[in-house]
Amino acid sequence: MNKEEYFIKQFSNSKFIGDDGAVVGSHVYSMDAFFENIHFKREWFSLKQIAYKAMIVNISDAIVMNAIPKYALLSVAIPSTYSTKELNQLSKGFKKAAKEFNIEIIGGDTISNNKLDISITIISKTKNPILRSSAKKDDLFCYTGTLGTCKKDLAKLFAGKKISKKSKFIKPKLNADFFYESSKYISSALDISDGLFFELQRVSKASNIGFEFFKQIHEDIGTSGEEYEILFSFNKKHLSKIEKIAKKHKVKLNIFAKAIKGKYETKSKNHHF
Ligand SMILES: Nc1ncnc2c1ncn2[C@@H]1O[C@H](COP(=O)(O)OP(=O)(O)OP(=O)(O)O)[C@@H](O)[C@H]1O
Ligand SMILES: Cc1ncc(C[n+]2csc(CCOP(=O)(O)O)c2C)c(N)n1
Ligand SMILES: [Mg+2]
Repeated sequence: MNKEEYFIKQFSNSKFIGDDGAVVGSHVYSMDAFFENIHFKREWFSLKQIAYKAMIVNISDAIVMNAIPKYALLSVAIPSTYSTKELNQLSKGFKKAAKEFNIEIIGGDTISNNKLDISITIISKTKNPILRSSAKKDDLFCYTGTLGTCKKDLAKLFAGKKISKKSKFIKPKLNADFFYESSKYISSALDISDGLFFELQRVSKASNIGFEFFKQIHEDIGTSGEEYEILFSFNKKHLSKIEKIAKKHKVKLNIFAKAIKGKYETKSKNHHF
């Protein structure tokens, strides 16, 4: 058990812990941190891009729970050297994402620090939450979009090279409309923040299943983090309905495995501890 797992375990007497968000009645509560030098370097992004991505990675957790995000609480640590122009750029990024997803920013906290650190709580509503723990044996496993570019772009940034401002690493693309419409056919879901292999380990643990892979997945695909694509499972009888919805929303589906009895563990390390 790594230090992250050990620490989270100290709170695991709460039945709400263990998914992308906590389902309490018809509400989902989720929070994610977006910290300077952990999630971004200041020179890689504009302030507007930082605030926007901080919101999007949080909204992603609500979407994969099949919840509609409604409210956000923003906790922001800001260097005291920032000018009012910079503060405006930052607030513009938060507001852009909030407007796009019809979210109201209802509060938060602001402190001064030597770096820019953002934590966001999202409050969402759902009638039918989709959990990580509800994948069933024989379900098909699928991820949306293309994986790998975020890892490549992160390596470029670390090497001092520039990347396109359209890169998913700068501006993740969420598949909300596809997912909400398909949700009645989906048995489990989570977003790909730490890389496909690591997320598969999470579903394996939560749903008590293993995987039979249809083809080998290259390391560069399976270990690309911060993709914010959706990893989900479904009973194969729903395949054509899901494919039709994906086509309508121009979402690429990669069906790559079947759930079997067993357990999946990845050798690749996640970046946390
Ligand atoms: N400090 C903490 N206190 C209480 N619960 C925590 C804490 N950190 C994480 N958890 C809970 O542990 C579970 C796993 O958290 P984790 O951050 O791995 O989720 P995630 O959203 O899938 O990951 P990511 O941060 O990559 O998006 C969640 O239910 C989360 O709410
Ligand atoms: C400066 C810097 N160093 C490393 C990375 C890579 N990185 C950070 S967090 C994360 C996974 C998701 O985060 P979390 O699990 O916290 O939601 C990844 C792949 C980065 N983006 N910036
Ligand atoms: Mg998550």
